[in-house]
Amino acid sequence: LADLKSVLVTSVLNLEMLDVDLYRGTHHWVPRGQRLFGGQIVGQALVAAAKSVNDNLFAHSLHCYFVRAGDPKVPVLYQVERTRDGRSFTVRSVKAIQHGQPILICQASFHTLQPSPLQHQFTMPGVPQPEDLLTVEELIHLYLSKPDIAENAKQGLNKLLANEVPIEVKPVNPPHFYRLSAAEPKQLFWVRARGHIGEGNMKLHCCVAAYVSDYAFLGTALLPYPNYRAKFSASLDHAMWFHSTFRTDEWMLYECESPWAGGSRGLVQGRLWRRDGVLAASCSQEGVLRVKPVMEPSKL
Ligand SMILES: CCC(=O)SCCNC(=O)CCNC(=O)[C@H](O)C(C)(C)COP(=O)(O)OP(=O)(O)OC[C@H]1O[C@@H](n2cnc3c(N)ncnc32)[C@H](O)[C@@H]1OP(=O)(O)O
Repeated sequence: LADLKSVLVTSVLNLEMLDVDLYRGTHHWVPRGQRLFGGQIVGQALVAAAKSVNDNLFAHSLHCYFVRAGDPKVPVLYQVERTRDGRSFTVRSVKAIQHGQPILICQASFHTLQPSPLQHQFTMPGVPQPEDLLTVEELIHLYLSKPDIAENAKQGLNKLLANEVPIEVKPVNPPHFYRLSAAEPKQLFWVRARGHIGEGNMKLHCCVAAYVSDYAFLGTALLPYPNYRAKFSASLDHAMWFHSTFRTDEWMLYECESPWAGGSRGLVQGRLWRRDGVLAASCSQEGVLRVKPVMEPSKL
C-alpha cells in the first residue's frame, strides 16, 4: 500500500494544460470551512510556473498573496507570465483565477545549480524519530477511547478522522485536544506525503513541499491562547525558500514558530528539515486571526 503513487502527484499537482502558460487544477482535500486549502493553491501555482522553465532550473523561492477565498465548487485556472529569463535566475508570475478574478498572486524564482564555498545552516532540533511517535489519526483514536469524552468533542474528532488529507503528520509533542493551558507558540511535526513519489524530480518535490508547508502552520500563532478560538482565520501571504534537495515522500521535520501576533494578525515561520539534519526549506506566513473567547464572560 505504501508504494501506491501519492495522490498529490497523480491528481492534486497534475494540472491540465488548456493553452500555452494556462492550466487548470482540481481539488482533492478541502478543509472544513468554505475556502480552498492555501497549500493546494500555492503548490499548483508552483507547478504551473515550473512548467515554463528549463530542466536545469530549480525553484529557490516563492512569494504569494492570497487575495480572495478559493471556491471549492469550481476549478482554479493558473495563468503564467514569463517575467524574466536570465543567465542564472528566471522569474515567473502566476495568477490563480476563479470567477474571472485573482484568488492568489505568486512570484516564483528559479536558479541554475551553482556551487559556492559559502555554506552554513542552523542545526536541526533533536527530537524523537518518527517511528517512535504516533500519527494524528492514532492520537485521535487514543483520545476517543477515553471513557469521559464529551459528545461534541467526539463529533469534532470524528470529523477530523474523516478528512482525506494527502499528507501524514506525526506531532513531536502530541496535542492535548481541547487543551486549556497556554503553550509557547512553537510546534514540531514529522510530515511526509502519503504514498510514493520517488527520487529525482526535484521540481515536483518543491511543489509538494509548498502544499505541505501550509498545513497547520498558522495554528502555531494560536497556541498561547487556549481561551480563544478563531472565528475567522486565513493565511494572507506565504513565502518559501528552497535550500537543498529533499524527498517529500520521506519523513521531514517541520519546525514552526510564531514570533509575533497582534492587530488581528499573526506571523509564523517554519523550517523543513531533512531527516539527516540538512535544512531543506524555510517558510514564512502572515495570517488574519479574528478570535472570540471560548467561554462567554459571566454576566453576573
Ligand atoms: C490553512 C490556512 C489556509 O489555507 S487559509 C486559505 C488561504 N487563504 C485564503 O483563502 C485567504 C484569501 N483572502 C481573503 O479571503 C481576503 O483577502 C480576506 C483575508 C478575507 C480579506 O479580508 P477583508 O479585507 O477583511 O475582506 P472583506 O472585506 O471581504 O471581509 C471578509 C469578511 O470578514 C469580515 N470582516 C472584515 N473586516 C472585519 C473586522 N474588522 N472584524 C470582523 N469581521 C470583519 C467581513 O464582514 C466579511 O465577512 P462576511 O464574509 O461578509 O461574513
